[in-house]
Amino acid sequence: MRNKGREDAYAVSAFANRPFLKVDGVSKRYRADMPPVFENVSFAIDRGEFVCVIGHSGCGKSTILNVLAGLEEASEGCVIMDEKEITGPGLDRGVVFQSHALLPWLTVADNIAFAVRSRHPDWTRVQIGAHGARFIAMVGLSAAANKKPFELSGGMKQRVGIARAFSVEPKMLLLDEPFGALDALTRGVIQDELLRICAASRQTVFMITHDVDEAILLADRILLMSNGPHARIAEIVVNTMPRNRARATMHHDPQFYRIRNHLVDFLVRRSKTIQQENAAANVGSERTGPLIVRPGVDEDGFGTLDGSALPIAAQ
Ligand SMILES: Nc1ncnc2c1ncn2[C@@H]1O[C@H](COP(=O)(O)OP(=O)(O)OP(=O)(O)O)[C@@H](O)[C@H]1O
Repeated sequence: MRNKGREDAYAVSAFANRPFLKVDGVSKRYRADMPPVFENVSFAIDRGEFVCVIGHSGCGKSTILNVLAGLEEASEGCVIMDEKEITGPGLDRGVVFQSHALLPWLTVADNIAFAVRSRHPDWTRVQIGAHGARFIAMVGLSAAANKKPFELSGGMKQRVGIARAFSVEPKMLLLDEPFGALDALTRGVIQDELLRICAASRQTVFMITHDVDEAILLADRILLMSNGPHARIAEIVVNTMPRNRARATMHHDPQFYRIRNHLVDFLVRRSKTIQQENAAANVGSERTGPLIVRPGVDEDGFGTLDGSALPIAAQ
């Protein structure tokens, strides 16, 4: 049956400006005798956008992030950022992992300075120190600038990791469950900080999280991955709450529960059935794009087909 909404989505995307980041038909197979972890993953991110990805353990979220970071090579497909193909790691992307990965023998200030120096090798010590101090202040750690990582709490270490990633002023920030190991209170405080910093700097962010509330607070769009193997981006959920949402108040808005229910329903039920349907029909290998869903806004609740699933040449 013809689907006017889907055809329109393709037509509009064909004339839209190129997105900042374009992931086109990416698949990953770690071993030739094993099925791909995920396949035909296609999505786009605009400059200044905050995108979260959610999916069950093992569906390939970290692998996708590592492909964007240039730490892992895709088996098929390509990733274009700011008109250039990603072929390896670079200082134009800042990565924060779940474990802070700070250099234990250096102070907070020197950990940041190390990163800044790699970005600006021609800068003087004074320039590097002043630049780093700005980002240490941004995460509220000026008083701890001369401490070493072992003297910091888990939350403080993650804040240093975030300050370090921001200090190289990357074009894109890649966050792999950066708050996963933190207690709820600390996590909330750092989420608020991240929200404030990203809004002020119009930072483009791709973040992995297992926490649906965190995704609703932070993300403009949420990518939902079906289970692996043969995982794919099944839906792109548009955050239909306004961008000025706040952790303390967003649960008073009925729209919050419409989005939340949609995400939880995907994780509990649909992520598995989509994977089973894919395996049975082998549709994962076709160029079927994710649905774009606006919970509480779409009348039919089914969304439209995402135009970014089209091959780049067709756009
Ligand atoms: N280097 C590797 N070699 C072989 N298999 C790998 C490698 N790295 C990851 N895998 C496999 O790829 C699949 C996806 O792993 P990945 O870490 O990307 O998933 P994830 O969705 O991020 O999981 P989690 O939410 O638990 O962190 C898993 O089955 C994992 O065992």
